[in-house]
Amino acid sequence: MRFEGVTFTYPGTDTPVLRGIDLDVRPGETLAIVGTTGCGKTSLVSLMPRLYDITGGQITLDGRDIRDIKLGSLRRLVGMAFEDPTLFSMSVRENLTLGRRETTDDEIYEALRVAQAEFVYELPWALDTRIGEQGLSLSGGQRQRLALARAVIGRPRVLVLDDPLSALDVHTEALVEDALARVLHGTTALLVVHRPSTVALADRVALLADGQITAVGTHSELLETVPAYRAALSAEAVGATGPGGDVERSGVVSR
Ligand SMILES: Nc1ncnc2c1ncn2[C@@H]1O[C@H](COP(=O)(O)OP(=O)(O)OP(=O)(O)O)[C@@H](O)[C@H]1O
Repeated sequence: MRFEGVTFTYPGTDTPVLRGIDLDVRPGETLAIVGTTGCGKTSLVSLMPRLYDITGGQITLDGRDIRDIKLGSLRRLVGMAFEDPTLFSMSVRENLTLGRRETTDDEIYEALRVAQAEFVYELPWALDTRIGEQGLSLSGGQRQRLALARAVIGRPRVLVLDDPLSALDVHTEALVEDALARVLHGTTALLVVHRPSTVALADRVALLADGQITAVGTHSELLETVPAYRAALSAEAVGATGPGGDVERSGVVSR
């Protein structure tokens, strides 16, 4: 996955939020994106599955401009989970597969295991329980685990994860981290990091500051040589969700 001279301005705005982004993510490598609040991390990773189109430069996957890949095919190649996941008022199974016809039950079970989302088996109708009905509301952490399961289902070629652990309590975070580490092994991935502990899942880290990449290296290299990296990580630690983060939120979107 390669970003070359990528610039991005949100539609209807004048100021670019990303400028001159050059990144090379090797096949099977996990690259973490670290930076202080508002520096453009979520914007950067949302360009990969083309939630937005870049305004300059190029993003390629296996040498192919992602704009030349049919959107449906690209979205099958790229599994994604964003920080505040959208769930729809339909069954858990439908929320997980979102119209992918080829998903098998075994793939669903595996994804639920990876995301430590086995709580769905305890729901009144298990995978067939409709979310958002009969007073069923899920906690922030449960929603995040379902979104993660949705992202990893069928083991997509590329994963784009916008801090998939941020709403989890400390105990669940550790369990998901272990399972996720196994999934990320050998998968090309972009991982937005809000919590310093999540950095451990990455092979290398890119430091983003005010829309530009200012350093790329391993976590220990950057810790040693880039004071701004240490500062960004500790700023995120202060802003991170604590053990009480697994809070009740319904956040269900009706179709
Ligand atoms: N949909 C949008 N339209 C216009 N501007 C946006 C939109 N989403 C984000 N921005 C702006 O883009 C900039 C980068 O935001 P982004 O969410 O990418 O940063 P971030 O590093 O992920 O922040 P955080 O750590 O708080 O999640 C911010 O100035 C933000 O206000």
